[in-house]
Amino acid sequence: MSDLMIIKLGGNAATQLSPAFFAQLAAWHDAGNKVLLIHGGGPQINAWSQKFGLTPIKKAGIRVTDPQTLQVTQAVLLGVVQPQLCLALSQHGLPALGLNCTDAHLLVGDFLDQAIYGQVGAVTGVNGQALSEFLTDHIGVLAPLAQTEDGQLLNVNADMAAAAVATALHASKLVLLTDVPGVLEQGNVVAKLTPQKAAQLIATNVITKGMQPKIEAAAHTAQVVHEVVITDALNHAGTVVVACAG
Ligand SMILES: Nc1ncnc2c1ncn2[C@@H]1O[C@H](COP(=O)(O)OP(=O)(O)O)[C@@H](O)[C@H]1O
Ligand SMILES: CC(=O)N[C@@H](CCC(=O)OP(=O)(O)O)C(=O)O
Repeated sequence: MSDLMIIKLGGNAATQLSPAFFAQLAAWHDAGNKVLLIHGGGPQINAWSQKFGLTPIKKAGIRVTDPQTLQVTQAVLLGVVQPQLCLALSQHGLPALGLNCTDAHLLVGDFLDQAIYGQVGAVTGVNGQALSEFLTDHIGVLAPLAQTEDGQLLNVNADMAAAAVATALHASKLVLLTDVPGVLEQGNVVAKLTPQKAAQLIATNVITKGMQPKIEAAAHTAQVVHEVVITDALNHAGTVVVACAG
């Protein structure tokens, strides 16, 4: 889908969207592009887990998801974060459509490493035809969950979900919208991140926590998607992630 724009909204970013954000979505949509938002919700899942007496555990930026945590994750993503986003789009006159993996088997997945992470998956299949139809008239708002071939629900890191969809559907653009202006090195935004630079920044612990799966997902996607950007606003340059040094 050469006209597909995918914006991944981190849980923090999703709560602080500017008028310029909605104006840009409207401009893309009005120009005939397909626009898909894939939302996170990590901070919200943390907060609700704690309300239920569960201690959030993450390994390399990925949530360890036992059956109780999966229930909270599902409830928060589909019952809190997604409707808030859809309402915000509606308030700005945009035709939002909330989506999850069980709609037309949009996202199929497999366990990442059940012994380490529990009910966590990686996306192995995307129903591009159904998604394309959904996005003809709507701006999709998709949760980072997948279902296994035999119908088990999996929690998916939202950066990895967005990267998988962008790669599978050959999106023209993937923006990872987060709470920092890009990949930071000594307080400065790294304008262009090559795989070599990323490896160096990970090895020296400059890139840590949630930025680590984000970079890995972005670098993988950059092999297929022309424009992969990490930023805090659609009108900020941020960090452009490229597949090779050239
Ligand atoms: N080198 C880095 N540059 C910028 N942010 C970094 C870096 N290393 C770690 N981080 C952390 O990564 C966070 C963004 O990742 P994450 O919390 O997963 O965001 P999101 O919820 O948007 O996916 C930043 O807020 C910051 O704390
Ligand atoms: C497996 C896994 O880590 N899933 C993530 C899904 C949400 C997410 O990625 O949200 P952010 O983009 O706000 O971090 C989680 O449970 O937090």
